[in-house]
Amino acid sequence: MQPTVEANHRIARISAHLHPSNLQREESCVLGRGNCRAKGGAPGFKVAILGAAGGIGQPLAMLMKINPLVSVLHLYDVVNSPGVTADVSHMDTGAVVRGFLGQPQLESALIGMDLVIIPAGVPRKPGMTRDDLFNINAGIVKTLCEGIAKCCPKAIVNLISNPVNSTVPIAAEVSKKAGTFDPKRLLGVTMLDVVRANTFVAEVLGVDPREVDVPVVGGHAGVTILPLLSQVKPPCSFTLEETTYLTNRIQNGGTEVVEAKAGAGSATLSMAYAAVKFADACLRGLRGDSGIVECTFVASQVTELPFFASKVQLGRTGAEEIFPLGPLNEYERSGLEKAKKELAASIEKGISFIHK
Ligand SMILES: NC(=O)c1ccc[n+]([C@@H]2O[C@H](COP(=O)([O-])OP(=O)(O)OC[C@H]3O[C@@H](n4cnc5c(N)ncnc54)[C@H](O)[C@@H]3O)[C@@H](O)[C@H]2O)c1
Ligand SMILES: O=C(O)C[C@H](O)C(=O)O
Repeated sequence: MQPTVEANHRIARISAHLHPSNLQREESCVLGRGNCRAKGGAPGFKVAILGAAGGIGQPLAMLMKINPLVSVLHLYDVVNSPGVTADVSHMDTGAVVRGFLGQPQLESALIGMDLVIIPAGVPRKPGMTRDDLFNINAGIVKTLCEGIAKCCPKAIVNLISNPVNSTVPIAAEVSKKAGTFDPKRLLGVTMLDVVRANTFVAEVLGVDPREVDVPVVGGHAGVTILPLLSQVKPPCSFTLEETTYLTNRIQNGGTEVVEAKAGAGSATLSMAYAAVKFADACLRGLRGDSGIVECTFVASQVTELPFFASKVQLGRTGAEEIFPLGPLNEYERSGLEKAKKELAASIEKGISFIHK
């Protein structure tokens, strides 16, 4: 059967829309699938991933596309976001996917977002500390957070880029400068430490990791990662040998992956899993679910430091309640002192970066 004139026009419009040069301009296309479905589609939250074409960004984009709480997913990067967007957008799940490429499209990527997840920046290679990433990643995080302050100052921010102990203070100073800082909405992602702690503790106990809950407090680098093994749920006890083994393994989990990848980057898949677990908790909080408690690195008064990772209650406005550390044993008290010393320096480094 011959196509009608109208059908030919329709095909021509769809072909024009699918042309790679048009992927970044979806809103302006005649057939803006994203726009159409977003307006008429299921209710949900608008989420942007900044650094979406990276090792974490790609699996994170895929997993967020599956999340039923997400109605719109914006994928921003300085390279390769058209390909990732085209790929992820073919998944037959509800979220509408739009891609954004390069600094000129940052603002479009951010306008209207409820949650912004930031895995942008360089990863470690063997022999490096997370602090060795500061010189490159500090500037990246600064620029992205300036965009957030301008375009979606009320969004919850999940900051993954390392060194988290410094990038979160950088993000806070950027929004303070812009007059938009809300400490409840800026959350450094330390969920991977909790995910690792649950896994390693479950291995030692010989149980299913899904049954284990290990609070991990402090920060996200070396000795600042402080698992509270005396507070593991379900309640259990460890020998000093087990405590030392578990603490070291949890604190060095990132390095274990960096060395195994031998120059090809750091944790990406387990990180994307952890990021989605945390983002999903944030979205459930935004929806108004009660009783959502997770560990995250936030502005805090739990210790004398201005930022600290601990358990928080997530709600409609972000981290609505920050819980105290609870009773610590002697091993943990000594670990806390070491953690605070290193954290203080990393936090100060982040703050000074903005005021230098
Ligand atoms: N918080 C954590 O637990 C945790 C865990 C793993 C990795 N990380 C950190 O996450 C970051 C990313 O890791 P990765 O393995 O995905 O790295 P990657 O190099 O594979 O990907 C990073 C992406 O960021 C993009 N990017 C660079 N500059 C950008 C900018 N100005 N705007 C937007 N995007 C930009 C790159 O183009 C790239 O696609 C690293 O800093 C790493 O250390 C944190
Ligand atoms: O170790 C790294 O550099 C990446 C990340 O912080 C991790 O904990 O895996």
